[in-house]
Amino acid sequence: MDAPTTTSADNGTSGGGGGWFTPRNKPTTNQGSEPGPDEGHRPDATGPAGRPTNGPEARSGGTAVPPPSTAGSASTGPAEQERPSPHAISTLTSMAPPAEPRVPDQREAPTPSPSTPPVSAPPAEEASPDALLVRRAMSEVTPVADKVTSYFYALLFVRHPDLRPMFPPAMDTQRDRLLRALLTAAEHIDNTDVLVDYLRNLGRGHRKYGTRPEHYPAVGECLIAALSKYAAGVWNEDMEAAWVRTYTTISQIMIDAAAADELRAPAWWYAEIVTHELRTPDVAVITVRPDQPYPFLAGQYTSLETPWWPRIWRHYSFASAPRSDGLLSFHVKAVPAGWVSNALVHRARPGDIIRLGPPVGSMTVDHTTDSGLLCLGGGTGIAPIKAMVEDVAEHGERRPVEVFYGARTDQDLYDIDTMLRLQQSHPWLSVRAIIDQLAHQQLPDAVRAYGPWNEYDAYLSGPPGMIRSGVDALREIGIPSERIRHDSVTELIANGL
Ligand SMILES: NC(=O)C1=CN([C@@H]2O[C@H](COP(=O)(O)OP(=O)(O)OC[C@H]3O[C@@H](n4cnc5c(N)ncnc54)[C@H](O)[C@@H]3O)[C@@H](O)[C@H]2O)C=CC1
Repeated sequence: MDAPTTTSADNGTSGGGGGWFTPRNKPTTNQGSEPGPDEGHRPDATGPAGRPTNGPEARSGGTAVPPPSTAGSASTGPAEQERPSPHAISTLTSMAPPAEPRVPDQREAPTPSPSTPPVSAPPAEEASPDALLVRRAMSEVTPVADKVTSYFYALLFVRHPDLRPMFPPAMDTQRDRLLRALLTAAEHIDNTDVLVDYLRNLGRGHRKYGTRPEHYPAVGECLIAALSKYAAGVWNEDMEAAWVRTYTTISQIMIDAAAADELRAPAWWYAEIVTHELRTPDVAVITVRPDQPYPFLAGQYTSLETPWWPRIWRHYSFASAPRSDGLLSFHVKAVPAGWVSNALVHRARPGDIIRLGPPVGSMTVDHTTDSGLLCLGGGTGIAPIKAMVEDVAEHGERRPVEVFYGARTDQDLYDIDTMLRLQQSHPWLSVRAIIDQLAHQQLPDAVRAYGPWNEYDAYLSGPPGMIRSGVDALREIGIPSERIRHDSVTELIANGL
């Protein structure tokens, strides 16, 4: 893997006109080393990760900037979560401007980003000196995370008002994503492999927000200012220098990845809704036509913005494998307080134009093996499972695929007809519907009754609780962790990448 090239601050201190972090003028593109969306990602094993926290003063000039009411209290942001956010690194879900919550629920959620790679903080004895200093500051600010967050954004918008339009009008649930992403990345700075992949995705994904290399120093200054204020009890020059180096590393990876991506893909795609089918009062299957080719892999997901809620992005999995006509489909469930999901289910119509971010996620089919696939899809989490089944079919493989499709009630099995049609066409496919009300048990428990599964690769997609208990259940019945894949869900991520 490419080692990120970093440029440390000149003097290791924050503040000062040019900023303490200076990205290279010419970001490295590393074209040969970064797989494009169509080059295939191996699914990563699931693993809990650690969780970060947040929080910001004006350090540079020594002048404290009181948080303006807008950032700190502006409220009313969408509370929804659409698709589970795949991604790893815990909360790193989205660093920059906005918004992608992830968790499948449509995931009006989201990091996305994502199969969750196992990211856990290395034992203290293995941690680098910088990591130890970073974590020391983190433990200091964790109890006052909300204050740090408010202060950070207040400072950012006061010092750099030109950045405000890149964030959603109402920050609320979105507001701490950038900061959380940064802090989580910093905390896991020693987990190079996972972190680099994650940050590259993050850098690519931030292109749709209009993020430019020159924005990173602004964010870094405010981050350091916030940390130094709320970790004042332990803050010193060494700690600040460690944060500067860490943030510089993080920034440079993101900047380089974005620069490389610029050479081969647009920052976003426009897509026209071509069909909108209400399958239940709350679930719609939506098909869109991107304005230009959109390469992706079955099992991946994307971020999606509607015209009704500009700059609010939510994650949804592709519900079909790549099609020859280039159309993409999504399963969207309207969730309470879900601005985007409700707009997509109840307001969107054919002819409406939405925007799509780049494809992300590593819960994809590994075609280098012929192991069987054990797939658990809960609710709208069936979307990427269906795409993966189609993917196996298109590869002409004859590997066994066993799908368990869980839903609360019979009516909630909105895509069972499609799955049963696939089963009829493919003898290697078995589909079992598990209805909580009838089975008196939830999806993960039902899977235990079948098997043995020790020769299978497992894929899970659904609500966070299902992922968590599903991973536990599968481990208990003998599937090694490295053969269990899912796109991490926000909560999962938050609870412990
Ligand atoms: N729309 C999309 O593209 C995708 C959505 N998702 C996520 O899938 C979820 C779907 O939500 P709903 O359809 O409302 O599903 P749901 O909440 O009705 O759950 C579906 C099934 O999952 C199982 N389940 C739920 N909670 C569980 C728990 N705590 N422990 C064990 N099993 C549990 C049950 O069998 C349940 O019937 C959302 O969280 C969404 O973010 C995930 C991937 C893609």
